[in-house]
Amino acid sequence: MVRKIVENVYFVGAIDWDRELFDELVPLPNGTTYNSYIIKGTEKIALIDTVEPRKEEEFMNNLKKLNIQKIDYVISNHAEQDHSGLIGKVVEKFGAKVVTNKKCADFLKTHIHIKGEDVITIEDGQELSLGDKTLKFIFTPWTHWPETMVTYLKEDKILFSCDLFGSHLATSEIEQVGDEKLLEMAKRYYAEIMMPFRVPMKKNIEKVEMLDIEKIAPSHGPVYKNPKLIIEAYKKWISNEVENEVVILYVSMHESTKKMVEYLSESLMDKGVKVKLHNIVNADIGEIAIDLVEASTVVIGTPMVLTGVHPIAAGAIYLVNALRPKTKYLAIVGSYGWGGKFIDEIKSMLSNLKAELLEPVTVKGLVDSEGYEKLEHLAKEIAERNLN
Ligand SMILES: Cc1cc2nc3c(=O)[nH]c(=O)nc-3n(C[C@H](O)[C@H](O)[C@H](O)COP(=O)(O)O)c2cc1C
Repeated sequence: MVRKIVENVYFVGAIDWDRELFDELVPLPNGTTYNSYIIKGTEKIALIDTVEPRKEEEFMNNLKKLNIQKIDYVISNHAEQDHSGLIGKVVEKFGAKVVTNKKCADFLKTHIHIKGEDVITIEDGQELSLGDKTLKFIFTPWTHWPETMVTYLKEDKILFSCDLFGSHLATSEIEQVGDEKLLEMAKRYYAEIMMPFRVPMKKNIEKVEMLDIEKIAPSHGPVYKNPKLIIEAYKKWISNEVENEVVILYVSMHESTKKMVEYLSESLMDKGVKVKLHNIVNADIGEIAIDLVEASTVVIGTPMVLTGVHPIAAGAIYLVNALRPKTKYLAIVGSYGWGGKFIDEIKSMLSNLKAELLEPVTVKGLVDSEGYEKLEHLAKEIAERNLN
């Protein structure tokens, strides 16, 4: 599919309507796209990133439709293979030089065997003229990997942001998706991919905000006609502000822990606290990640299994720790049979979180009146912190 973005700037990417998983981890309820863009200057032609290698045929057909015979520069904003995978082919077929930063060049050498002689390395803020169009490169490390950068097309005020501001959303209307759907999918993408880099992200967003941007063209999902929409959303997500929201992640074999989390969530709701409850056994981890973006509190509910946490809970706890949400409070509830040490285990597994641990509630077997009292106390503690 070829789509005109503005005069002499075209989308030449590929749509993956039915891809179900990304990184063998993240579910894709709406498929995805791999966006690549052709920029035709009066003197030179540049390509911004390429596409997932399995979409080579579609990508090459797009270039054929535009009658592209020669590409002078292929800009590599990010070395991950879903964007860089066909750079070697573009060099070979169209005689392009690869333009990127030093770190990305090193990654391209190791990850896809691009030769040093085919690369032009650029510095942060450097510009490259295509004749009547000028590209400016802005380094935005850790907008996924350490080498990530964005490219700004000065005359048309388009930011090619690669994974930053991306969304996994397959659509034929590259610019016409409703704001609500786009923001929902962008939040999911932020939660899964960008949230662990929330702190370094602040500097990058400041850098991007200094540009006069009319469109943002990411490397997954639709182009933003209203850049403010996504920039303001990112600013809110990366800020230290949390919402009055409690995410409860639980697993339960015989419903003892389930009864505890259900009581806790009822009590929290009665007190005016918003609750997002996930039974993690078959949960979509993207949904959990979204809920972690702004929640003030995370509650882990697990039974004791083989002297530790239930293995399914271990997976969820590992995910929470790796995603580094801005959660302020943490609580643990669970049921046990005879003994073990799951509280200490959970605490050590969540060492990335800078959250205050509230008094854990554990009960032997099925929760009784004393257990309910403790849960009521925990609900009060959480509500007080959320509502003040
Ligand atoms: C496979 C298995 C292993 C267990 N291992 C332990 C254990 O090491 N220590 C313990 O105190 N209880 C252990 N239990 C007992 C459970 O923790 C207990 O039955 C608990 O009430 C289950 O809570 P649930 O109904 O939320 O699953 C084990 C139970 C099962 C089924």
